[in-house]
Amino acid sequence: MGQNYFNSLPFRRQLQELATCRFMDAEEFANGCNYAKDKKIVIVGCGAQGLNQGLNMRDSGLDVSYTLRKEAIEQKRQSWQNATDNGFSVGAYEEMLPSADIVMNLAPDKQHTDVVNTVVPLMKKGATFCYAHGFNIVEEGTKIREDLTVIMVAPKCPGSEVREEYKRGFGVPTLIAVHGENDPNGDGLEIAKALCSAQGGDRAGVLESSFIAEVKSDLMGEQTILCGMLQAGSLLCFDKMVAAGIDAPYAVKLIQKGWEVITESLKHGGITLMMDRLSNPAKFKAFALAEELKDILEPLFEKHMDDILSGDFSRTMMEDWANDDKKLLTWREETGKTAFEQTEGAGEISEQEFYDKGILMVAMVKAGVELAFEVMVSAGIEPESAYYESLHETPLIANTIARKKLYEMNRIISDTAEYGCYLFSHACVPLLKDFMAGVDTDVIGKGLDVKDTYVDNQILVVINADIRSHLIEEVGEHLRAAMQGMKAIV
Ligand SMILES: NC(=O)C1=CN([C@@H]2O[C@H](COP(=O)(O)OP(=O)(O)OC[C@H]3O[C@@H](n4cnc5c(N)ncnc54)[C@H](OP(=O)(O)O)[C@@H]3O)[C@@H](O)[C@H]2O)C=CC1
Ligand SMILES: CC[C@](O)(C(C)=O)C(=O)O
Ligand SMILES: [Mg+2]
Ligand SMILES: [Mg+2]
Repeated sequence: MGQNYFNSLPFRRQLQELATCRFMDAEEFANGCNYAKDKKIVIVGCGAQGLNQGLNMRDSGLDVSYTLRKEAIEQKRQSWQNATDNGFSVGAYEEMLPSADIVMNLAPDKQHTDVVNTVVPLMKKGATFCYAHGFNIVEEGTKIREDLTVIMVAPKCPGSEVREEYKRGFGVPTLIAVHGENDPNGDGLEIAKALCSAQGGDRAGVLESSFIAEVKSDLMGEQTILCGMLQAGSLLCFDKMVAAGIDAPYAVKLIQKGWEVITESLKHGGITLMMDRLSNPAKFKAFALAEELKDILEPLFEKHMDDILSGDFSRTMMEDWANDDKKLLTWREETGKTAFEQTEGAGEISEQEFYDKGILMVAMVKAGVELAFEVMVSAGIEPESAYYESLHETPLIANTIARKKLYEMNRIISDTAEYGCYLFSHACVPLLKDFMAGVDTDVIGKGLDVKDTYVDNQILVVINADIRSHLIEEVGEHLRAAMQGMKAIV
């Protein structure tokens, strides 16, 4: 393992790399995936991203096959089954790699050094090596053979949703980048654009980014609002409702499906629309709760960003890799044993009821999305990137919880994201103890008991203006204008 690449750069370069972000015009994708059409694409690994990116690229007309470790093929492991059940050809490294034009490294981040050591030496001169997340280059400082082009195509979303959105005729926002030290033929960007288009990314929005900007924003989003906040929020809201006598299966249903329902409006119309789905009295409550949550949680969000930027987060997680994932596996087991995870959800809940009875969840989403966005932007990440990484992706993670609660979310996201999710959640739950003691079932579980929905007009004007004038709403309006194909899923 090399030295942390980000930390090795002069401060001025660090700032430049963090701020690398260009929203790409639809016309830049006029050629679709043609540039990759005559190329042989071999994917290493067939898990969450590997399988789903491969399916999309094949449906877009590209030549996709897989290479797996010898043991995976011999033992017919899940990865082998994923590929063969879907009719892909699969072969050992020696068979597949020497003729590949593009090799996509879609193994877990903790295995990337091993992949680089075993896969890269078999690649032909002048081929392309592609990542879906820049951790190995940025945090481990890995250097790749100079004759190879090194690119990144990073969908801002779990692998399962990369596929689901593509099947709906849409896609997921994607960050693409070329590693400046590995672009010998000067066509890295063309290749990245073609792969991104084949996955459906250009239908949702593409940023020309850098490995550094992607890594630092991706880690921040997944640890805080995307996974950590949804995990902490689920556990806290469930315990609150059950302690107050609400039927446990109903409480599970309200939370499990609730994140998906309330964040659907977030995806289509930003925080403004999500808050507008509440009655005026409920909006007053959610607004006040979100302000309180932001005050309490801001230092925690900042700590995560600081640890990500300094390299402390990656250093300590890599210590766990070296310790056979002891912390990750313990935390995973503990999560599985929580009452929320152990209880089956039940009960009929209408779409509007999720808002009316989940006011606190709306406040948590508002606070978490805004804080993640604000802290990323304050650290030098551009607003477009921060928007995709906080607001747009939250519903895509919520979709996984709606299927099988936290188990499904943590199984589908990367191990890197899962580790960071537990880290945040373990700090967040105790931090919100007093706050949770002060809220009641009117904001989570039962809804407001209001016969009269009177609110003060002047306060409503101030609240609406505050919501609408946030930078995330301005950026969101612009980015959503390019999302013509977005489909309603709730
Ligand atoms: N999970 C997600 O949704 C997202 C992931 N990413 C990024 O995508 C990449 C892939 O992550 P993800 O899809 O979660 O990974 P998974 O954990 O789902 O990938 C497992 C696959 O990798 C293979 N694999 C494991 N170790 C090795 C190894 N040493 N050499 C070769 N193959 C190996 C496994 O095969 P075997 O049967 O041999 O074990 C299996 O096919 C990561 O960089 C991640 O950060 C980016 C966005 C979202
Ligand atoms: C949710 C986190 C993520 O970055 C992702 C799905 O985008 C991951 O690493 O899994
Ligand atoms: Mg991500
Ligand atoms: Mg990630």
